[in-house]
Amino acid sequence: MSTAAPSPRALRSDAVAGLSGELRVPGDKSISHRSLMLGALAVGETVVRGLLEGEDVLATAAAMRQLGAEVVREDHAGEAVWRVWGRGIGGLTEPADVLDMGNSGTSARLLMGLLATHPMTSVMTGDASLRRRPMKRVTEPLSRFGAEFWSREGGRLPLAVKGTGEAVPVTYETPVASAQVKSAVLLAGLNAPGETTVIETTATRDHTERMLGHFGASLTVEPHGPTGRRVTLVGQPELRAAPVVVPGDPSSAAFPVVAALITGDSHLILRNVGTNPLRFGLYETLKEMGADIILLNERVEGGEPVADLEIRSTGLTGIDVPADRAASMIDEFPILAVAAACASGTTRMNGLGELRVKESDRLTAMAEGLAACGATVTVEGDDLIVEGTGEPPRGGATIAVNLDHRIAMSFLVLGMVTREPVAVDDASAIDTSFPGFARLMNDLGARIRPLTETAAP
Ligand SMILES: O=C(O)C1=C[C@@H](OP(=O)(O)O)[C@@H](O)[C@H](O)C1
Ligand SMILES: C=C(OP(=O)(O)O)C(=O)O
Repeated sequence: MSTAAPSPRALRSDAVAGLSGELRVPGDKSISHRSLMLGALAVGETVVRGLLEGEDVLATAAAMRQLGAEVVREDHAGEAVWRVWGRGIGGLTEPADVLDMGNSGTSARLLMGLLATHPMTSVMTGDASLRRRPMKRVTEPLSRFGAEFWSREGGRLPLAVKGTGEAVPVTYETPVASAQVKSAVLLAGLNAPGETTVIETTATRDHTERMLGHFGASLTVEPHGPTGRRVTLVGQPELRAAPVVVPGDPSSAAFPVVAALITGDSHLILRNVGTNPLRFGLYETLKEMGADIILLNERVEGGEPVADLEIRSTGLTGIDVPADRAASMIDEFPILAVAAACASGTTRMNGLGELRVKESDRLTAMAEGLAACGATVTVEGDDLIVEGTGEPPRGGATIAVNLDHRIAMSFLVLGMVTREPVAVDDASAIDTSFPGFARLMNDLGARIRPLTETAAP
């Protein structure tokens, strides 16, 4: 492993015997973004509990303030409570400065939906990762409402949007399975008269639909083909402020869950994790691989299903993950690839094209990073194939994170079982979705520490 002048943001993870304890992961990122956006459009005061205070969500909070909403954080005996006083549909005001969405694709794309049907001009940018990501997938349908966009080549940020005050409603069939595209169109449709319809051939996470209903919008969701949905929203509703309780993020829970499954003698209980079926593909997949995962206290809170998860370490067996499951676990493939590298037999993950346009090219990052750690991995088209030997790979590499939180966390989990430690060159991106990750994992028994600290604890 190279230790030449490591950055203070570089972390290493060393092998541990097992993880144990009880934990809560931070709030769901998707639901947190939406609570702030819908709160800013509702009339009255929306109180949000359990909001994810990660950088991505804080970027959304800052943007909603720039657009005229009042967004306040209060500390209630150690519990953060967020209050949003909304402007009403169509009531957002022109931002005086550039909207900086940082590393967050969800903030950028959903907000573009809101901006598209407000008669004002806004400019949006983001960090080096977000400025590489494709935005035409949203600007194209949003132009159909009457909005105008000026962007860099290929529809990249920075981008200017001139919203329309005379929107026409739109019927749009999404060409990629993307909840961000669906949500951008629905949010634009909020300030268009008549009905806006989004058709998706594969159902994606439905937090926008659930929360729109919770805030009093009228919408219908019907099946479309074998795996799709047709969502129709009646425009210009009066959104009423509504309390939101954000469940723990299943995408964040995935890291301690896989860590417990692959390390020797582990037993974890994760409290209050969202179990929305359109987010739960990883857990279904791990169970098919033989994982010992038990759902306890299944309940519905704030319109979303939640449960406590009990996890015990288990030997995993490779399987084929069908392409039509990809949308329900799209952010979980990096950590599934780590699980697959520790399993017996071949895991084939099909239909991962969308991974190429996340915070980094996750298909390449996982293939190259796992290979550098000694695993046998191939990419065939959009499929990732990992050959598990039943033993963890050797480890002993420093992985370039490229501003991608999930790549950083995945390789730190891998280091918990490899013979040689695994390091990541810059772990700072983890704060976008999982602030306190290293501390929380170490409290359970992990050994994650700055690469600059060379002595074993
Ligand atoms: O709508 C959302 O909150 C999200 C949708 C997904 O993106 P795509 O819509 O690009 O698949 C996911 O990767 C992202 O982390 C959050
Ligand atoms: C893809 C992700 O987020 P976003 O698109 O919001 O940047 C993610 O969190 O893995």
